[in-house]
Amino acid sequence: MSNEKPQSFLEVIDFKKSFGEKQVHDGVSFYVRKGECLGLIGGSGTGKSVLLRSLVGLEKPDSGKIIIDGEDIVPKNERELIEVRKKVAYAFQGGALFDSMTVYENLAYPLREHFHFTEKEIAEQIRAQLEEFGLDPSSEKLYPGSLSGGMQKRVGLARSMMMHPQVVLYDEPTAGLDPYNTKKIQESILKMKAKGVTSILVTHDMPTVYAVCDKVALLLNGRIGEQYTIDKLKTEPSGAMTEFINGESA
Ligand SMILES: Nc1ncnc2c1ncn2[C@@H]1O[C@H](COP(=O)(O)OP(=O)(O)OP(=O)(O)O)[C@@H](O)[C@H]1O
Repeated sequence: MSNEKPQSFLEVIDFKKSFGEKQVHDGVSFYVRKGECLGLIGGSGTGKSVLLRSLVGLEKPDSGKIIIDGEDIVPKNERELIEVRKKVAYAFQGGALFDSMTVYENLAYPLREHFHFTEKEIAEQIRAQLEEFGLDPSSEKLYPGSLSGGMQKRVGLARSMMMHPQVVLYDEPTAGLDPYNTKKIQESILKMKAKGVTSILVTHDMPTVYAVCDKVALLLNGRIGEQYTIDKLKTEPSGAMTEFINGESA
């Protein structure tokens, strides 16, 4: 453990969070090394989304630390969190695109918010990004409402990556997608990993966990109940995680 921790890029330490009487997290601890993808699984209501939201400062834990690139983000104020959100992208479930903007305007939005690029530079980055995510250049003129669900999610992911984040939090990126679009999302996640992006994937889609993650952690009773490397999970399935995956426990 002492040899591993210094390499961790993102670490959650003894994270506790309650809503009223309900204690959702009761000392969650885990770490992810640079370039690794951690699959975070668990039953409905175990607090996966709250945890992801906390990693970009949208929620604050009652206690505990969230160390990202050597800094605890928990004490940071809203202004300081803007810097954190440049580094850590939250890829929302539905893509969270602006319906009244074209794909081009959606992708340009984060660049215009944070940088002073010329229109030509913005256009070049958008073309490159569409290509990277396997989207046709002509799709830049379309509005989200005219895109399929799969394309919306891919455009949403493409937008999350416009700022070249070092960490990406994927919240059920393949939910409701057909096998073709699921594969496209998996390919995008793998491409980001190959660039050294550190990621957490919250999902109920185990084939995608097996395809893109290095390790997988199970949220259970307010803590990380079990954690395995993907290889270990594949070769020696046992315990609560395997019961959960096989639908034998909630
Ligand atoms: N703002 C809030 N106020 C009160 N309770 C909340 C709030 N946000 C989350 N919760 C509660 O915290 C618990 C965890 O919610 P969360 O959405 O993180 O679960 P989840 O593991 O992501 O579930 P699912 O797999 O169904 O998406 C739930 O019981 C939820 O009702």
